[in-house]
Amino acid sequence: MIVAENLRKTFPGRGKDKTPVIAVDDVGFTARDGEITGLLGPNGAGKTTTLRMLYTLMSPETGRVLVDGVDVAADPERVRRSLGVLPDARGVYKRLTARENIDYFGQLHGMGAQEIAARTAKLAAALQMEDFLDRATEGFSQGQRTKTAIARALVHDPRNVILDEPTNGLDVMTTRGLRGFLKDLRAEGRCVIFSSHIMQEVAALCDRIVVIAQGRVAAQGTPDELRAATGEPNLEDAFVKLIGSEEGLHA
Ligand SMILES: Nc1ncnc2c1ncn2[C@@H]1O[C@H](COP(=O)(O)OP(=O)(O)OP(=O)(O)O)[C@@H](O)[C@H]1O
Repeated sequence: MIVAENLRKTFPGRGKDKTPVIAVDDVGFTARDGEITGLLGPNGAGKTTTLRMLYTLMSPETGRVLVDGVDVAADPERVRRSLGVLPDARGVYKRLTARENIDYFGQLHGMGAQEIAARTAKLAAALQMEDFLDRATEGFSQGQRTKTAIARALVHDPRNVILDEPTNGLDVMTTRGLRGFLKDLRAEGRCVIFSSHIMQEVAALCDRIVVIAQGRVAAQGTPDELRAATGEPNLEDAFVKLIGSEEGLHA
């Protein structure tokens, strides 16, 4: 379970405009085990910055993050062991094959060769990676790179999974496969959080949606709760009302 409380992050102004950018402002939500939680918001809303604070890459100016009850600021090492992260920059190692990328992360987590091999086989099957598992990742398509980065993030079998725009740039079939994979993670009782700027993406998968606009939580709840709160029977209309624009409605 991941709990975010009162998170705030400001970046100094750069270039001519020295006005600081308030990227995240008092963001709070709870992502439960056995559920998929979606952070939904238009470009620049603060999703990536929020996720970076959840996965220990950035410290919040105010507020705190608890992962399975452990304060991220107090024990980041322990938190990292229980997290699997797909960052916005996928960053797979080009000279290594997909399998070697996964293997390397397994070794960093202190796993043994047999354990890594078994886990790689399971993930490669679930993500349909067998065709390209032993190819060097240089020249991989976006979908192949994303799958490699997801498998690598999950090699140590983490309880909590954070994915930054996992379906960005993927074709329809790959997206469908990935949705099935995320549902399997949920069925295994894991806590899954992902960000997206596409309403349909979030509506198709999420048990709870946190709508973020201009660094703040505009609304949060189940799809039904969001519809009820806005008085809009259609989630798409509810989303437009909540963020005040039609950005992100079209896949
Ligand atoms: N390192 C940084 N330095 C300065 N400004 C930043 C930095 N990182 C993010 N920002 C700003 O903070 C705001 C939120 O950015 P963030 O990347 O979190 O949004 P996002 O919701 O993930 O957007 P997108 O969907 O476009 O990826 C934006 O205005 C962005 O320009």
